[in-house]
Amino acid sequence: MTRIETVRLRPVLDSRGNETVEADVLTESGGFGRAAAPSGASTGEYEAIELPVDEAIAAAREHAVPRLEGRTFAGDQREVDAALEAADGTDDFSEIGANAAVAISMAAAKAGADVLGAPLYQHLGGAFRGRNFPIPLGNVIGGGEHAQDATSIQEFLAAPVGAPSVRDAVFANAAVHERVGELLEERGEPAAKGDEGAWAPSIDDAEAFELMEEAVDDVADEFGFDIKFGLDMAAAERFEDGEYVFGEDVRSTEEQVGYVADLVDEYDLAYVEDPLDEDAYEAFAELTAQVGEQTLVCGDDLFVTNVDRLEEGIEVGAANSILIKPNQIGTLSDAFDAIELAVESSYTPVISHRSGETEDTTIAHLAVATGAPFIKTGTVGGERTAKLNELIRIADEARL
Ligand SMILES: C=C(OP(=O)(O)O)C(=O)O
Ligand SMILES: [Mg+2]
Repeated sequence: MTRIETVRLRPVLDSRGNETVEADVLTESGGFGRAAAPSGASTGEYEAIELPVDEAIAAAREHAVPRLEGRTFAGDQREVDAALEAADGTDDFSEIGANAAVAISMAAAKAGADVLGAPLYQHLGGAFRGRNFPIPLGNVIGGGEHAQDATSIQEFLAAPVGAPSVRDAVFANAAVHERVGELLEERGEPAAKGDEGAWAPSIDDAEAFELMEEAVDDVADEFGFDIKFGLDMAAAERFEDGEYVFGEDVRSTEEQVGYVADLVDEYDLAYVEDPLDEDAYEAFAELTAQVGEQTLVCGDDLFVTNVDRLEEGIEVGAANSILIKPNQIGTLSDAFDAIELAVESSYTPVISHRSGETEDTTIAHLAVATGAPFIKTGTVGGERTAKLNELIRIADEARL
């Protein structure tokens, strides 16, 4: 019996040291689920609204909890998420906060899985899931909104596309991270780490490309499989008065399309996220027409896990991939809908963490549950390895 008996909400710490919402969901039969909301720094303009934590908790207690306790079944995710939407009454969760909504949505899913005695990925994805694992894209050099005085491009991501197992991929990414650290030391470039655990050296983007190329080649030789790399350019953060401003380089839209297409060719990039502004559907489409056969052109701030925005993109051929962040849209059901529409439309879904994270592992299960080919969840740092190690455990347990 998965009828929800109690929903508890509390502020807890996230990896940046900020408050975030944690939810506990208990069912009448003793099922239990706990989840915490992540939080972005380079947030898209069209994301669902994250409220200050105390406001989100107060509003969710007043409006959402009474619709859930004693009335909703944790095993029926659509019903839980519909109750959250009805309690909120807006189209962007500005009443109860997407942070409260997503924490409750994920905690309910875990409580449902607990009652069934099934792993979360199986509750969400069904008995036939657990055979395909996502390739982790690992942030190893970063700057942008995630670190001061570092690269202009937000993320340089290792992409171990030839890895024979998720465990090999996870360890390869960690090795690339380590190798970049060694190369920085050899060059006398002291480097702290950014919000996601990537190295955040005070170097320009061109030098970061050199380091990535050398590091992935070295680690590919050592591990014996193909490792490429990719980028999150988070270009909406760099779009000022119609121009793209990356450090000293200022480019028109046309120049930015050409620059990114050249990067894809020169470095054989596996992945390019948000290469253009969050409203630039047509420029995205132009770039995808040029390089869409060679690489994944992924919309994060462009689509914000939102089916309506994805539909607009599909119509014009804006991309061939979508980043999926459940807190951008507020519920697991809406995230699932975006993934399903993406897959139907031959867009590759990439399940993603946020720069502010907790030890929550829901996204690892979401990736396995939906058979997503990629997950972006960092390389090192406890809140990142929580997801990576969970993937390794799922791969192990799925075969017992
Ligand atoms: C993970 C990202 O960063 P944030 O959570 O700050 O949006 C991203 O932009 O893809
Ligand atoms: Mg992004």
